[in-house]
Amino acid sequence: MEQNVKEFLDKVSKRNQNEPEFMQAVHEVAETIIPFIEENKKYQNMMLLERMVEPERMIMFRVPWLDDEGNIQVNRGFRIQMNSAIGPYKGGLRFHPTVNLSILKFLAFEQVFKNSLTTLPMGGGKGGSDFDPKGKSDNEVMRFCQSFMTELAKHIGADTDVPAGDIGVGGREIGYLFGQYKRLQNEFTGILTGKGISYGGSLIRPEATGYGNVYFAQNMLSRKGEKIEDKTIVISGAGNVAQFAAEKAIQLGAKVLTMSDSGGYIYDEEGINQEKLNFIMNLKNEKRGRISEYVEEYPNARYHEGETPWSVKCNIALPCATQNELLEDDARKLVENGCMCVGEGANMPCTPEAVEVFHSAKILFSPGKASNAGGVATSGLEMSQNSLRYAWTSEEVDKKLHEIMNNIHAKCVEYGTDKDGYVDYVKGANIAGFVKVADAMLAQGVV
Ligand SMILES: NC(=O)C1=CN([C@@H]2O[C@H](COP(=O)(O)OP(=O)(O)OC[C@H]3O[C@@H](n4cnc5c(N)ncnc54)[C@H](O)[C@@H]3O)[C@@H](O)[C@H]2O)C=CC1
Ligand SMILES: O=C(O)CCC(=O)C(=O)O
Repeated sequence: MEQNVKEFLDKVSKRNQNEPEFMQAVHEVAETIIPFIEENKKYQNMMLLERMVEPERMIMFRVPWLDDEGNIQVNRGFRIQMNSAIGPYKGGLRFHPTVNLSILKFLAFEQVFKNSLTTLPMGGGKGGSDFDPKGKSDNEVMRFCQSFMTELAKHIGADTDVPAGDIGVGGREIGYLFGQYKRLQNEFTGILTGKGISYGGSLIRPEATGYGNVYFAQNMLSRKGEKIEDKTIVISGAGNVAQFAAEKAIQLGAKVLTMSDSGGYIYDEEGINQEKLNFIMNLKNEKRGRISEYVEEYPNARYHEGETPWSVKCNIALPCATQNELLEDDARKLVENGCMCVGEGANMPCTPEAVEVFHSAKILFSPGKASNAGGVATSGLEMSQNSLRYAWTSEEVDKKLHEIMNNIHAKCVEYGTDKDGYVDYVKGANIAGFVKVADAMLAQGVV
């Protein structure tokens, strides 16, 4: 590693001890951005990266709530307001027992670059709680959301900070959070995205992250003269991103072989078609069941308890569950099995060692900050529609989403093409994302 990258990382890690996920995200950015700054005088001596790794504001708060037995429960709430150089803070809320400062800071940091790549005016933020929605009744989730928003409402606003969903926060939670904000502030305004269509949501927002990931993969494949049609695809996760990545892949004629949850994965050799996917959507979104139940409905499929799907032979892999879910050995297995393209739907699902394997093998690899940016981009379009007091059709939103994903791909190629013609999408996404934020920071002085 270059000496100045090492010195920079040493300094950041001293100030952010016991934050491995945050340091992992910073490390990946520093390796590409520090050499870029060294080649570009206008970005030198302004402490840009040093300022970017320091959140503008971090809010932590107590979230007390009553469970169905009348017991008092206490969780911890967070909002990281990372960078507002190019717009109001924007990024999701995660409700999961593993949530801590390190995870939310890595997500907020990634969000700054991702939101910049969309070309829409959104800064970066992220938040959430260690609350576990699994096994909770609707009423418990509602009481938790109301308590969480009672504090969060003091820190957000349509022109200040606009949260949305992430793991464990879907349409149900956004509805409860929005209802409480409106009651507290007596104001009907676009303070959250991912809202229901009946109260200011955008068509295609639920689909956008998964669809966008597949659009990005199409772009990468088409540079190689390849198509997604007839390709075999391995997907991890069975939540929002995984479901709609699968749906778009099926619509485009690919064969989806796997989906998973934290218990294990299902492998359906015949392919998961739209009817089977509808079963999974109902299972996960309404019944809130486990992916293992798939094989009770479709007995030709197999359930692999406690395993991830990366040993299944495929042309394309779309990790859509969570961070660090695809390890070095998994990456080797994928490459050995002839996988030609890996598109991150989740945030940072591949470890740095796994990414290194993909880069060394020169296969197509896109980082989440580029290939899952369709979700936040469509949140940006929801904000635009809220400001306009207007709603675009599905076709209009999907067309804009498609254009944004094509444009992000083009930017990655512009900044990430190596001398031998291989596109390093990590480098491309980092530099393209950095330039816009850095220019705005330079214009705004030392703030
Ligand atoms: N929802 C969105 O619009 C966006 C989400 N993302 C990222 O996509 C990923 C998935 O998010 P969503 O689909 O929204 O969440 P979700 O809550 O709808 O689904 C999460 C899925 O991941 C699985 N999962 C969680 N922890 C796991 C573990 N330890 N091992 C295996 N599987 C696990 C869950 O079982 C579930 O299937 C996350 O990394 C999130 O940050 C990224 C961009 C936008
Ligand atoms: O739609 C949003 O604002 C946030 C989406 C998100 O959390 C992400 O891109 O990771």
